[in-house]
Amino acid sequence: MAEPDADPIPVILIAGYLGAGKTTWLNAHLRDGVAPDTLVLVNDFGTINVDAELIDYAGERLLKLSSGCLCCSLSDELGTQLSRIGRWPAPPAALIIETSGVARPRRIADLIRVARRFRLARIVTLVDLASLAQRLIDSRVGELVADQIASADTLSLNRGDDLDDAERERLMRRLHSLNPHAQVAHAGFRTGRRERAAPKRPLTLRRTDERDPDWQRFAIALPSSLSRQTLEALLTEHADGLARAKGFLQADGRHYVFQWSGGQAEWTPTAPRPGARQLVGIGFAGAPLDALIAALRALA
Ligand SMILES: Nc1nc2c(ncn2[C@@H]2O[C@H](COP(=O)(O)OP(=O)(O)OP(=O)(O)O)[C@@H](O)[C@H]2O)c(=O)[nH]1
Repeated sequence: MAEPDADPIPVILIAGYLGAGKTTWLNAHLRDGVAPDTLVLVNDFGTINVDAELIDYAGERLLKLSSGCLCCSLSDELGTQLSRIGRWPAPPAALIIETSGVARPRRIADLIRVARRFRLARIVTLVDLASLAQRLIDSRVGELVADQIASADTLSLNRGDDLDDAERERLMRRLHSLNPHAQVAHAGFRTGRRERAAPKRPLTLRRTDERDPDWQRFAIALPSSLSRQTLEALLTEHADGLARAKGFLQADGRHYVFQWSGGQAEWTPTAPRPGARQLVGIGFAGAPLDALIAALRALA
């Protein structure tokens, strides 16, 4: 039985908007090495937990939360899971939680702070620099993205390689204004800098006015006769209503991990997997997303 006064279990929370690179960061972090007995908890938005399938960390030490993406339903399930985990005869040495891309990390952090046996070690927020400017002015998600950034202890920036110096400078200033206290880590940045030390974060943070968009999810089985070009053309045509899509798909006679984020498609060849041919997605409830769902169903 776990000691009631044993050291609290440190928790790292991985946050960031849909497709910002959370799973990619988590895999790199796991490859760098974590304490043995680290437990990884993954919350994904779809009916198939694609992220959990793609995490390179086998066995019982990977837990999938099934409640979907909305932060409040995650909180319910997470609270239950945390108290269960805390009572395990051999609790994990550390816990890493990958939140879904629409989660508000502060809500989850609050839950960890009140959970017995756990201690919030840090919040790492992933930021896709290539789409950041666009996201922040998007009235549907700008405030959520800003809140995810403002909540971070560490901001891990990626996809900045194609930005010019002036644009990068402008984004760095914007990030600093949203969160002057976070450490900044650059992934694939051409300066080669890794981390910049930051002053200690304040005890209280300004709470923003939280208005989440009306998210809608879908899961659609696509035919094995699918062509990559057809799917990409369809998603591009309806990109306005779609925030993220992914799945294990068969197309042009091969099996792929398919990712759609920031308006870009990525096809990575893979072995056949369970749940193959299902495209899961999330977007903004309304006519553009309805039109996309109808067009995807028409492919089946
Ligand atoms: N060029 C580039 N692409 C990246 C980087 N990190 C992630 N990606 C790509 O971005 C897409 C989404 O990456 P994920 O790591 O799955 O993002 P995520 O935040 O876990 O996505 P959700 O959990 O679905 O919100 C994938 O196609 C990745 O290959 C990066 O540093 N550079």
